[in-house]
Amino acid sequence: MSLSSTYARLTLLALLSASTFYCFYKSRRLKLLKISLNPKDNLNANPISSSNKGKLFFISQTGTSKTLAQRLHNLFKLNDLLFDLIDIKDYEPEDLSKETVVIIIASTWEDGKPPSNASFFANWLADSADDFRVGSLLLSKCKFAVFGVGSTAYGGTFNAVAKDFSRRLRELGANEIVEVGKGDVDGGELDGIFDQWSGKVLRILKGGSMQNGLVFSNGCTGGESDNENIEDGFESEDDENGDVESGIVDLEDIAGKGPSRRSNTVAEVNGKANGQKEMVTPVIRANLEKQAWLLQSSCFPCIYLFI
Ligand SMILES: Cc1cc2nc3c(=O)[nH]c(=O)nc-3n(C[C@H](O)[C@H](O)[C@H](O)COP(=O)(O)O)c2cc1C
Repeated sequence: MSLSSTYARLTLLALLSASTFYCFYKSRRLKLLKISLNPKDNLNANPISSSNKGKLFFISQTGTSKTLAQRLHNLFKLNDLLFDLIDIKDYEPEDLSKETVVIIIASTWEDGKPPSNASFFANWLADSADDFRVGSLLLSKCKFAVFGVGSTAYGGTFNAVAKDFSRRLRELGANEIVEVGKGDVDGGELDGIFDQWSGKVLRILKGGSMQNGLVFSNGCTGGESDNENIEDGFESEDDENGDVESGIVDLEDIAGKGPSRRSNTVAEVNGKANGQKEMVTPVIRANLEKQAWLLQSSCFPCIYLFI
């Protein structure tokens, strides 16, 4: 081997070492970097979503689901569980990734579809779950339960919306704490089935666990035992004022978020404005860049092998 080729190889090796070092340094910095949320965004933020309370959503056209949701909300209050009761049409679905507990009471209408005022939310869930760039960890911090209000008279589409929401939320990484409740307005027993389902949800939120479909309770009002603290990540009456949101977000946490109703992109992604889908939203871009970088770093050892 000639001297010049040895020098060339050494120079190449030095260059690669330097760039590898630089890349590792950059990657470490990226990991440590916390970005402050833009104060302007905070001003525009939906006040409902800014709290760390659980969210109790209803999707209703003629009021049945809304009434049940109000009943559940009262039951939660009696048990010191703080929930925001929200009509789904007033909620920005991109905030879902911040939620820790989500309960949904949803009715099904014609052709197994939700009422029209919930179609934005339903489309957002479906689009996000089907989008491989969004990822199945988007809602991994979220526990949820869904109760459907429908009618067996509609056969195959009985409670289709509730079942679909449950599937979509699971696809996005959320943890279902109680199996979908299936209320039947025509077959009777709606109240009984709802109360049974509510009881299960309540016991789980109060710290009970679930095994083989059975809930093991740690106690709740109206039940056998005392009030215990509920699960991690969820706010109770006692610590409502204790925790102030830090206002910082880890880059890794926001990677993969879906479309938003706030920005112009949102309407495009959901086909609301002009029916055209945005291929890469800023957050998806961040996610893709991160993945590309990881791929690149993992390939460096291969380059050395070729030298
Ligand atoms: C026109 C019409 C279509 C419906 N389609 C379905 C359906 O496909 N599947 C189902 O489970 N229930 C269906 N239902 C039953 C509704 O879900 C039921 O009336 C429910 O109480 C409505 O809840 P809401 O008052 O909260 O909107 C339908 C009801 C109507 C009036």
